[in-house]
Amino acid sequence: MRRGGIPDIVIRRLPIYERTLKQMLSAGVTSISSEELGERIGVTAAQIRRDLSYFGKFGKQGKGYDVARLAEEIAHILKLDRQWDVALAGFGHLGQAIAHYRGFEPNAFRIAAIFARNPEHIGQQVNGTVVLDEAELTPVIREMGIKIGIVAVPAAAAQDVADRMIAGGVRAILNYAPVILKVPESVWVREIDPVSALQSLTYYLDNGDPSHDGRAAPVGESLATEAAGH
Ligand SMILES: NC(=O)c1ccc[n+]([C@@H]2O[C@H](COP(=O)([O-])OP(=O)(O)OC[C@H]3O[C@@H](n4cnc5c(N)ncnc54)[C@H](O)[C@@H]3O)[C@@H](O)[C@H]2O)c1
Repeated sequence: MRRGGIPDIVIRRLPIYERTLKQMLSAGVTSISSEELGERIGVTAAQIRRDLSYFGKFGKQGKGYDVARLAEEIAHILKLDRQWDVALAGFGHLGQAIAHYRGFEPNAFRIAAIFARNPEHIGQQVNGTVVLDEAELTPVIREMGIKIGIVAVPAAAAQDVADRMIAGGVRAILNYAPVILKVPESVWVREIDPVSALQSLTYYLDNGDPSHDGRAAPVGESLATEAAGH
């Protein structure tokens, strides 16, 4: 996927750069080379320079980056220098956890509208946001000018909810339901799919016999030893 000629994989790395830079800033680091930044993130310095070169010039050759400025520039590129209202559909186990999560607000996102189907949930409040009937999803999203939606409903309801979000003006969807959403080209979707992530991890594991894989046992053992030692 490309946006304005920039590969989507580059866009996906930018938040990691931004978060790392912010962490460094709060640790008092003011300047950093692409080598050091790459080492922290686990990518090469050349990769970082190539990624950033899509967006113009940052820092002088051989002088490293000004951490605060680079963090700010990346936040600007990602349009994080404003607050984004987000609509959440689904207020079950996952939806409630998302609604209560305090990590969104400091990072430019506010759960501004919550939609539920269960009558027991409708009318509840989370951090000042009232849970609304999902029947109102499209008009409320349109009225509030919300552009980002989070889908936390059962798989069977996900496409319909996404369609109604898009009808209200949503252009970006974070989808937790284990289903591939069909959306117009103008809409961006990111899937959060822990089950398939776990399923792709099991590929790297042995069949349960720790002596079979030289890596699995020592890591587990060293963690246990460390925990016991504290
Ligand atoms: N719970 C998890 O840890 C987890 C993790 C990853 C993915 N998921 C996925 O997230 C989704 C939600 O999971 P959950 O565990 O919260 O399920 P849940 O059954 O606890 O909650 C789903 C909620 O969605 C509501 N709902 C149904 N149709 C709706 C609609 N059209 N509009 C608004 N609300 C509607 C239901 O009333 C229910 O309250 C599922 O697709 C699940 O596969 C869950």
